[in-house]
Amino acid sequence: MDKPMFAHRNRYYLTSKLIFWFTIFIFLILLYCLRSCFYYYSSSNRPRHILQSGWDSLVAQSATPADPDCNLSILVTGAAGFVGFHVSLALKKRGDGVVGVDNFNRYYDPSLKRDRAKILERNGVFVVEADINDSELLEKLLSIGKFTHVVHLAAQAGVRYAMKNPDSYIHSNIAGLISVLESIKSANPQPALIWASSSSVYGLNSKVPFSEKDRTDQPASLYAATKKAGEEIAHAYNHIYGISITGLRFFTVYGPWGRPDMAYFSFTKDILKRKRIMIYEGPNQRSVARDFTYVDDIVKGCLAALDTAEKSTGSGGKKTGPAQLRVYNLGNTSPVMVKKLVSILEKLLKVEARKQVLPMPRNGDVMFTHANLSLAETELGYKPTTDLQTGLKNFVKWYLYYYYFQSEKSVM
Ligand SMILES: O=C(O)[C@H]1O[C@H](OP(=O)(O)OP(=O)(O)OC[C@H]2O[C@@H](n3ccc(=O)[nH]c3=O)[C@H](O)[C@@H]2O)[C@H](O)[C@@H](O)[C@@H]1O
Repeated sequence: MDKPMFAHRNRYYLTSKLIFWFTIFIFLILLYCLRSCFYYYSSSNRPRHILQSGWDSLVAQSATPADPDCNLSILVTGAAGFVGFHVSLALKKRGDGVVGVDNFNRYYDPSLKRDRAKILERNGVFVVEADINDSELLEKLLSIGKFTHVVHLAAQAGVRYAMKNPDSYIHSNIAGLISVLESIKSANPQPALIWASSSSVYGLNSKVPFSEKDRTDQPASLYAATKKAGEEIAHAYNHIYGISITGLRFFTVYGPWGRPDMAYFSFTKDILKRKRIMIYEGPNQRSVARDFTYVDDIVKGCLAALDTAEKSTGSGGKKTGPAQLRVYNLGNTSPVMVKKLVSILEKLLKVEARKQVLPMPRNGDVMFTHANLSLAETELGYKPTTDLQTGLKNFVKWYLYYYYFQSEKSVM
């Protein structure tokens, strides 16, 4: 008689224990969900388009050109980035409607990107905080804005960082570009695309100066390979869907509001802090050189590419005729040795650098770059006018003001 009683009590005990742990389990799941929701809705990282109600009317307003008969309406990806910021401001200043997109990632100090975005917003450019891989959002933006052009400058930049974080290059430069092209493909009317390729596509090419006709099948870094892949992807979308596409191969762009990961910027920071800087050199003490190009010249090239871009020929995802496909070098056609760059900075900063010369690491770097600008000059009227000395002077002036002298960051 005792045995079944005991078994019954034992089963009751086990069931209550099970119910207890099940309740705890459900409670923990609920707690996790609540915490995630709280984080999502309270975090400053929350996408801007969710943060602001009525953001779609802000997009429409920002996309509206001053004079619809002669101005353009442009979506700029990477608008809070270095080149994106300068291009967006220049477009807005001439009366074009401009909307920016940027994910404000942490590749370098996001507060610099926030400060650029503040200036854009003060100048009437609405910046949507979103990743270019959010194709749903891109499609929505294109349908609200009715953009004539997309200037696609969002990318994972930097040649050497690709060894640390290869996935970020695939995410932004391959998947992100496809997401942008897919959204353009579906838009009606299809905007024309102008996008940033890179001088790095020339890789190990040794024929100088680098011409658009030269081989680009020897990339020296994953970064270069993703930019080269981008050019091939652009070809396919132009061929199949009739999207008008212009790729711009930028040559080591520098200037005020620049990228802290680049040598001229990090050298300035370290020279001022009396920290040692590394200067790379090639085999047999060969100097490394770059065709450093000032950002204002690059902006002029971007605007000229926009103004000469023909309309896309696709509609409803189908091509109705051949569309324009172009690639241009945007450089300075005046390479300067990195040693010389350092000596200019020393003079401008009035501080002698603590230099250490090291063999160039095998991390994707190339010995030199040098742009042939004949094509850009003939077809875009592109003519760079800023030498490295003048450009660095402007950069140093901005750097000292931004990091040392201003109380409220409102420089421009
Ligand atoms: O134009 C391009 O194609 C590329 O230009 C730059 O890449 P890079 O030319 O390597 O520019 P920096 O990283 O500023 O390096 C400039 C030079 O300084 C040298 N360097 C860099 C860092 C350092 O500590 N020491 C040093 O000597 C590099 O070897 C290179 O020759 C950009 O970072 C890329 O995003 C861009 O696509």
